[in-house]
Amino acid sequence: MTVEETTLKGCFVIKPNIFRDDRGLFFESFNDKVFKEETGIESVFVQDNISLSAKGVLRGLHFQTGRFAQAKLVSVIKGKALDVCVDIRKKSETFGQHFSIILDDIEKTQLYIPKGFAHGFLALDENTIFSYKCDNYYNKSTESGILFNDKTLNIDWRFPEEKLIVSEKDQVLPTFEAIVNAK
Ligand SMILES: Cc1cn([C@H]2C[C@H](O)[C@@H](COP(=O)(O)OP(=O)(O)O[C@H]3O[C@H](C)C(=O)[C@H](O)[C@H]3O)O2)c(=O)[nH]c1=O
Repeated sequence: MTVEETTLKGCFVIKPNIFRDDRGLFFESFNDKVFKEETGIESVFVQDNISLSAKGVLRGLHFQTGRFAQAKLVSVIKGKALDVCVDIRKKSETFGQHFSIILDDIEKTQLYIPKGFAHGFLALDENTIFSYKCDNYYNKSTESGILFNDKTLNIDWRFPEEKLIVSEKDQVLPTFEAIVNAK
């Protein structure tokens, strides 16, 4: 496994060792001991989520607030996705900056996103299966988010906006500015 911290402190790109043979392949999708050794993070994941998305589906940008904020370890089990996380930790030197990465079922790259980030992804293949571990439970009353095409964040989703499939809920998420002013 290789672990590399991104430009956003506490956010790590993790590349598992994949053992391939004539039967197929094997890899450890999560190993708490190695994770702690490599990232220094005492993870306590309590909930695993899986979503399946058609090509062009964009989910996000989402986050839970306050004591229900979630750190996530995200990966793609089948297909390909452009994954984006935004640093919304007000005291962070990289506040308002984002990191994007392609996650797919070939490299099986994972992204660890700490609490205090908004997260979203765009499915680049049909029936992309997205899987992630969370270190806090779902809490609907603390759900919030930022518009995927927020002008301040200016995220390049590398996909024609008219072809995106975005839920009604996500189409009316607040702007980054509204989130900043509300905090
Ligand atoms: C997130 C979540 C949702 N739900 C229920 C609530 C809705 O009835 C249904 C679909 O939820 P939603 O439309 O919020 O699903 P996504 O748009 O994939 O949301 C996720 O999208 C981005 C990428 C994230 O990082 C978040 O983890 C999460 O917000 O599942 C649950 O029961 N438990 C949960 O943990």
